[in-house]
Amino acid sequence: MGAAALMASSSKVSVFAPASIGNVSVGFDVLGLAVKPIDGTLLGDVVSVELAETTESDVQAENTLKVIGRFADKLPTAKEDNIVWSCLLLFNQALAEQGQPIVAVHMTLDKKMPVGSGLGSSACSVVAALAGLNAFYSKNQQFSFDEKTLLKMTGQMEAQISGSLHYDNVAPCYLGGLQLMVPDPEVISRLLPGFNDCYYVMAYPGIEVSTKAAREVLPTSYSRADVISYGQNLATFVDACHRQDKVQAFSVLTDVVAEPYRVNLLPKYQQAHDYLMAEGAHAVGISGSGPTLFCICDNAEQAHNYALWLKENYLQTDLGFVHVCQVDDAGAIEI
Ligand SMILES: Nc1ncnc2c1ncn2[C@@H]1O[C@H](COP(=O)(O)OP(=O)(O)OP(=O)(O)O)[C@@H](O)[C@H]1O
Ligand SMILES: N[C@@H](CCO)C(=O)O
Repeated sequence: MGAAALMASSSKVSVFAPASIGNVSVGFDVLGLAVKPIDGTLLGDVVSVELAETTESDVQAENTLKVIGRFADKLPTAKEDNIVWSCLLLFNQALAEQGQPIVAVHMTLDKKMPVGSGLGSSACSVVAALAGLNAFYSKNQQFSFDEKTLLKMTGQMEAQISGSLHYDNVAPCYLGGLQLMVPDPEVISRLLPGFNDCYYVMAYPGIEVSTKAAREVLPTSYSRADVISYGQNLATFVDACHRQDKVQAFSVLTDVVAEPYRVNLLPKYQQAHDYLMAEGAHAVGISGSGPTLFCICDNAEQAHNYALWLKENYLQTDLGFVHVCQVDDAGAIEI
């Protein structure tokens, strides 16, 4: 179908992409978990894509980007500085390489996710944009990129914005569930059996920590003892996931790579960590590069009590929030 035919039958698509916990404590840059609030709140970004109509004077239609939502004012004002715009340029370049016709589109980003939160905010925008464009072309032009190609594009965009290639937010955000990054470009990410009956309390304190800054505080080399602990914790966790051994999995959820160095960037984190662990939480950690804290337990009442305590004791500005979540198995979805 050519661009003209597309215009006649074009329909709008909207894609939601969920929040995620990067690292999951034991897998720096190599583990990520998609999460969703149990009360149905959409914790993630939504990108809508529709055809840009040509005007009556038949002037060539142009691509546009509109940003709305609670955290819209936290993003750069120039559309060229928004990662969604970069996603559009990358997607169009990939279409051109395939010899596919390209049409002008109106994109809308509903920025529901706080920036620099540790919830994978840029990943949500990247995934919603690329999956949204893919769904738009699939619906209107019967052409789409396969899952692996699209995943690679999400990695490329995340690298552009954060300064390094890591899939631990984009992969779970796109594919859902608990994802392990595999150093094989033909695989990239593999779904692990997670603990889907558990509750993940997510507390965003309302302050910003940039991923770049949080990576700069990390050492460039580690002691042999830390390397051994890291390998042992990650291997034990992955093995325990496959055996669905919750006790073993959560007993090794200790971060020796990032948390000891990032803790100073996060006011009240250590105090909250120690309180929740003493109260019986399975594990407490920094979500991605912070400042969001995650806390795992397997009882809804306990999760609500922890959420209340975190609201009182971890939030620092009006922008902060706490959500009781579970695993999001779906990843990016059309809504
Ligand atoms: N659509 C977008 N979503 C998020 N950040 C964006 C977007 N477009 C541009 N940016 C800019 O990219 C940078 C993202 O920084 P950073 O990687 O620290 O945040 P993040 O991805 O929101 O964090 P996290 O992964 O910890 O949630 C910010 O400077 C932000 O202004
Ligand atoms: N793995 C990344 C996640 C960033 O959200 C980091 O911890 O720096």
